[in-house]
Amino acid sequence: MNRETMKWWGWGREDTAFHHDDKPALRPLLLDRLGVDIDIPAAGPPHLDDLHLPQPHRPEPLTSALAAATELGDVPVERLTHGTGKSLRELVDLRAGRIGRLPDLVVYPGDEDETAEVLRLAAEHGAVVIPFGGGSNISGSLRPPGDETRPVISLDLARMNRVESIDTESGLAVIQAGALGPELEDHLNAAGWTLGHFPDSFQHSTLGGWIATRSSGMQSDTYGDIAAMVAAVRVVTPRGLLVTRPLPGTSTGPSVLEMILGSEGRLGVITRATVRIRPLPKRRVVLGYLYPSWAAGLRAAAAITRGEARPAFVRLADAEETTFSLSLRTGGPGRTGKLLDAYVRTIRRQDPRQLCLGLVGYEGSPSSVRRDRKLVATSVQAEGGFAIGAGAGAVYDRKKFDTPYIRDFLLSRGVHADVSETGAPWSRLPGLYDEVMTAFRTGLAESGARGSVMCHLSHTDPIGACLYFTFAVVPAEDGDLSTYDIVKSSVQQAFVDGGGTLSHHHAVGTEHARWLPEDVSTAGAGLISALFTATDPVGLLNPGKIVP
Ligand SMILES: Cc1cc2nc3c(=O)[nH]c(=O)nc-3n(C[C@H](O)[C@H](O)[C@H](O)COP(=O)(O)OP(=O)(O)OC[C@H]3O[C@@H](n4cnc5c(N)ncnc54)[C@H](O)[C@@H]3O)c2cc1C
Repeated sequence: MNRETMKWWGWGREDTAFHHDDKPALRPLLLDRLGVDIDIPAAGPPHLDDLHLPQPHRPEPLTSALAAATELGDVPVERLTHGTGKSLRELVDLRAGRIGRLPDLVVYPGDEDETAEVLRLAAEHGAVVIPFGGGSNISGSLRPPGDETRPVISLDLARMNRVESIDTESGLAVIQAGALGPELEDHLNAAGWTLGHFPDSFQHSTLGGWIATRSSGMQSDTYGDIAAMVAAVRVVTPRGLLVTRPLPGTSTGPSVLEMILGSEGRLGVITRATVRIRPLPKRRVVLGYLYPSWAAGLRAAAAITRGEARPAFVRLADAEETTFSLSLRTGGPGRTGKLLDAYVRTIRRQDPRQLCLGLVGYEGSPSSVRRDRKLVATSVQAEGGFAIGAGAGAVYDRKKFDTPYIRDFLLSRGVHADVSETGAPWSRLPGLYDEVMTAFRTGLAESGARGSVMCHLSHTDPIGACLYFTFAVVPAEDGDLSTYDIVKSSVQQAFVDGGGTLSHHHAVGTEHARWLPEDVSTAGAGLISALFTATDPVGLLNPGKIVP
């Protein structure tokens, strides 16, 4: 199979990396926040030859039966790229040479029949199957259990990546589950349509992965998250082919489609989905706004979301994240930045260090965009905010898929950076924000390490929104995850204690599984567990995820 996979030791393409030479404000900021000097030459990327991959467990009858049934991977690094996602823990472990259990075989079925045959053979030979999309999850969703003694098969859907049909009358498209974001959007765009699902991982994640993790894209405010976009699925399960149909509504018991959403490969292999699509918007613009404080920005975001405007997205960074974003400007603040600084200090009499950057994306006809801009301006001004034009928004739109490369840049300089996100009703968001910040600082103090945290609000909904925390800690030594563990646990615990969800869109996997009963109640977690056990009593499919 010749689809390019991501680099095994980090995010994205081998030939792409984050550089700081042209961003003069970044070095002083990181020196101040983390005590790390990014001008000191970093460690180079790790070498594959330094790793000791565990011997694969490939019983001959199974291997030859799979080879006869479908395409079998034959390059050793495939086991590594298919056995790990992109969580910080996995990347740190890999760099430290802690490989753990890997898949023994990688298969690339070309259609539903081959997929069913792989599942049948796995069941017959007592093996395990883990569906693989793009490998971009950050929740440990692809890791075989460390003590798994059965052969483990990674089932990669890369050959099932086509848009099969577009129903323009209904606004529906049938798309194979292995399609990566750009593969499906390019096809839909050429026909004048869009799915409108743009997670930050868009370039390296698949439709099947989005469904299996209940993903949410940056424009979920108007397009909805993947759960709202998927109208029907086809899933190869150990008990046969599961098919749901695209219907405007149905009243036929608990939703089978909902059971598949977020199932992380435990119920079957999603082979294709029928998704709701929309005509490409005629106009798109992202505008920036500055607010005097986080509280003012939060009130404005709630008012915008609950008002009559229908922006594609509403985003708000706290003061720390605003400063960080501004430090990524190439060439520094420039003349416009200095004028803005002077305007804020002298005319508006506000402290530039407290300013919070808001971004609002507008999409639609020129007249609907004009109308929405006016409505949003009223909400912004009511909270003492003001517009700063399209510059910041254009940079965000252009660079949004590059941001993930910063984590590898920091990791090579000894910094563990990660994200944790939650969602809660509007009334809970201000308190929850404070509680998470306190939890982070308490965790950091307990570990005695240096670190920093920042937050933005995104994925708005009339009843609430997502708070997305990005944090960085400096471990005592390379490869040591103890500081990260303390801080990450403190943040996750604060989410559930504070009325938020343990994960707004990054799924459960193994990373978040221990908080599931606190999120959905013990009875709720028991229901999920019973579903998995009843449909797959031997743990054929991705065992140990969501509920241990
Ligand atoms: C830098 C970065 C940015 C990210 N940004 C976002 C974001 O903005 N929004 C967001 O929602 N997520 C984001 N994520 C998380 C990740 O991209 C999502 O969880 C994504 O949905 C995973 O898709 P994938 O195709 O890579 O799935 P994989 O990582 O390959 O698999 C994830 C899980 O889904 C299962 N699975 C995959 N395909 C199938 C299938 N066809 N049938 C059954 N099960 C399947 C796997 O077994 C596994 O349990 C980000 C991750 C990173 C590293």
